Amino acid sequence: MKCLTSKEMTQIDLTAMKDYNMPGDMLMENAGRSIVAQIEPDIVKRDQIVVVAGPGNNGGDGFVVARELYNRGYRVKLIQTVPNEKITGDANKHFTILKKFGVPIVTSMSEAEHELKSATLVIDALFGTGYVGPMHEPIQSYVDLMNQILAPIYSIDVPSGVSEDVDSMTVAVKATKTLIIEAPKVTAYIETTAPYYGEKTIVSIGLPYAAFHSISRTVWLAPQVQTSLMPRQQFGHKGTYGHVLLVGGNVAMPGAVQLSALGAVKSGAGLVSVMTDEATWPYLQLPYEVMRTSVDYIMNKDFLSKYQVIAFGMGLGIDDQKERMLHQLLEQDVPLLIDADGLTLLGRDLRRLEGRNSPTVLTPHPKEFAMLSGHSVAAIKVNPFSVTKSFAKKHGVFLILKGANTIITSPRGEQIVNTTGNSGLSKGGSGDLLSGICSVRMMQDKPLLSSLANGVFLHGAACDFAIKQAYTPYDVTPTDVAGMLGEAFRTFIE
Ligand SMILES: NC(=O)C1=CN([C@@H]2O[C@H](COP(=O)(O)OP(=O)(O)OC[C@H]3O[C@@H](n4cnc5c(N)ncnc54)[C@H](OP(=O)(O)O)[C@@H]3O)[C@@H](O)[C@H]2O)[C@@H](O)CC1
Ligand SMILES: [K+]
Repeated sequence: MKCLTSKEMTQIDLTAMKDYNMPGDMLMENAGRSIVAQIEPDIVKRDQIVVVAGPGNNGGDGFVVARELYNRGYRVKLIQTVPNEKITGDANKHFTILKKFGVPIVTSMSEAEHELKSATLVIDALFGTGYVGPMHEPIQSYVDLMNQILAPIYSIDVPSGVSEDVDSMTVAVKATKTLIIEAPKVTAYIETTAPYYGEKTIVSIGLPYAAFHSISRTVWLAPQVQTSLMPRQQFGHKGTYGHVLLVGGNVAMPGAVQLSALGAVKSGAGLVSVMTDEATWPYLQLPYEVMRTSVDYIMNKDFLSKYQVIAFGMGLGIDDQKERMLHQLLEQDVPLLIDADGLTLLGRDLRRLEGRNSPTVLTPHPKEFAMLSGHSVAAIKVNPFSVTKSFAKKHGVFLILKGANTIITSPRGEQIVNTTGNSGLSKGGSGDLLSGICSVRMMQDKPLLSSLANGVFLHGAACDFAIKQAYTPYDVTPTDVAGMLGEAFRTFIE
């Protein structure tokens, strides 16, 4: 499933109309009918349904919904928020039909307030992808009224008032559920706008799939993992699945590399090795399956060439010697994942990324990405897709920006957004576990972008299983999440 900006969605609507001869009023009819099909299981005939319609095509979808529900015998009222002359084009065609059907229309604010207060379901069809902030009166008052009532609100396509240009956002509808047309918009995954959506449901209106091909932003779901996860092979051996080296840990933070090792062991690695300094070994309790390697080998290029992936930085600590280790690894022709303290060391001189022959994967959380990119954390949170894309392209890296909806970006700017996981992952150690999981998937799944997305998906899915089966977001630990990786993998083999 693709994920789009409003501009891209508008372009696809235009392509459908121009290149595929799909009339706009037909698409609107399809949208309205698909939405009614989603709403109908949630309503009964005595419900009082109020549709709040704006001036554009989103309002047009609302006209179809109001007419269709009315025609099926439901009690429906339409709140018209703009004068007749503002309703034009396809929306006006459906407005005319709606009036012929005799759907009751409310135009005054006082009546609208009364209707909204007695509604049992409100359909928000004020604005969709064509909204540009800020919001003005009287529309703002309608939104304020909607946000005060207790009845559920179902928004059509986008909660009205939500915009990619977060700085221009004033008020927006807080939806109970959003019935997203055809494909989710980026605002559904951005921290500042996602909470307005409530529950998300996709409704198809028959737009041609081929029109979405040029969109290089994908929502990663189980079918994508299913097709890209390397199958276990009957005649495979440990060499088939790769040998990963995890470089990290120090006396103060030995647990980080332990969790990475646990993640790697539980994610299908052929062999897992850990490299740390002498002083740290006594504090490590590694899984039995993990091999130990001395930091002295970091200078030995031939020795390092036996690893298919090296992950660097989890609980490593920061000093000049560690920085030299990073520089040595950056010169090694091996896929390299850099996390945590490794990112801080890399941030001292990003030019070190230049000229690498093998892929480099960076796994920052927003604060680490702020340090690397020079953007503020706030700017990253409102614009995560564009800031990560330009950074990944500029530095030729794969980037995993960790968050509630982790975004994975390739050096070419292709992007994947993850939807698994829950607040139980917002804990120290979750990132270390993820590094271990991703390093292993990097050795097995193709292409590399998909392998990283699979790692992120499985990490989140394991925590979702943990919450469903035994734990809560309060008590679940990264170790518990590792224990649930089997449940996540099982989804793809049964
Ligand atoms: N064929 C299609 O394209 C299909 C589209 N579909 C549906 O259409 C939606 C997109 O429709 P859209 O492009 O008409 O935009 P929409 O969100 O209704 O708003 C635009 C209107 O709002 C106005 N307006 C904007 N900002 C404002 C503000 N701050 N304050 C006040 N007014 C403001 C703006 O006025 P203008 O700026 O033009 O004067 C214009 O009148 C999409 O989300 C989906 O639901 C489906 O039916 C499938 C087929
Ligand atoms: K809407």
